[in-house]
Amino acid sequence: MRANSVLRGAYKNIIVDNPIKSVQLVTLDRPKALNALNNELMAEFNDILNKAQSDGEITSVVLTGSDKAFAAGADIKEMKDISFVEAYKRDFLSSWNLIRDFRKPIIGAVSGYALGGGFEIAMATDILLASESAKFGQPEINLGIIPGGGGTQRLIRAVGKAKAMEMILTGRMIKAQEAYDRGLISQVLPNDQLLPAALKIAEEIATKSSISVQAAKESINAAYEMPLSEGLRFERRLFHQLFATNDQKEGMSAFIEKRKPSFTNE
Ligand SMILES: C/C=C/C(=O)SCCNC(=O)CCNC(=O)[C@H](O)C(C)(C)COP(=O)(O)OP(=O)(O)OC[C@H]1O[C@@H](n2cnc3c(N)ncnc32)[C@H](O)[C@@H]1OP(=O)(O)O
Repeated sequence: MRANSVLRGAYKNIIVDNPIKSVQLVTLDRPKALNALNNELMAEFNDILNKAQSDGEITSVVLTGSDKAFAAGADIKEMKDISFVEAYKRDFLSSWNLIRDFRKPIIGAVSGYALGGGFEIAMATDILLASESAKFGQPEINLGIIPGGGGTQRLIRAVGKAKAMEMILTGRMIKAQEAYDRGLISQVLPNDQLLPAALKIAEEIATKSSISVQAAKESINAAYEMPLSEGLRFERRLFHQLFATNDQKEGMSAFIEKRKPSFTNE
């Protein structure tokens, strides 16, 4: 039996589905709390990512929420009484790093609120789409804290210092169109077209060699960490290594023979 038919219905706060065989659709489903990210939900999410990582049939993940909320942030009720000692000892939020280390593409599809940790998870996806109803913000300042899931680091890279400061210091939200204009998301869509558009991208990626897809993701993400000269070297090394794959031979032969490539991911 496929791993994912086992996963269906296995989680309390997340619905897992495969609308396309090779695509893991992950829908956050804690409607009464606007998909607030509590420990249980994050543990479930990490479990799904771990399984999707090792499932050879899964080529990408699509992550979405409800029409009203992608996720309204970390669960305030759960974290309100945490002490510094507890937060420090268990390295609170360190489990949120798994999405960063996930090697297959993750496509985020946001409707409604993507706030605080919800926005941070959205920014950690690889391709981010939003519906016209989407609202993005880092309102932690209103709670007497700052973003703790990467917001101060990722938002500045996406929208620049002035806008990141404005959003984080005031807690103001921006709408989908502004997020698009600022390069934070790649498409704004009518609500009913959001998920089909995300799945279409996932389906298209599934036709490529998974090795070159992962190498491309790795190389793009390296740009966050490295100076340009090192990034260019890193890219060229990965580029060279792809000549050791069957898929490179197949891709180039197929082009010359005027046919579609048939990649084997080897
Ligand atoms: C490292 C990361 C840190 C963080 O992420 S800190 C959290 C940052 N996020 C926020 O501060 C957003 C908090 N939520 C809101 O401001 C509002 O919600 C909205 C503007 C998103 C929506 O407002 P409305 O439409 O009036 O809904 P409603 O009645 O406030 O929420 C419905 C239920 O959802 C619960 N809820 C919403 N967000 C959270 C949350 N982040 N943590 C825990 N619960 C949340 C509420 O309490 C309520 O529940 P009940 O009906 O039992 O009162």
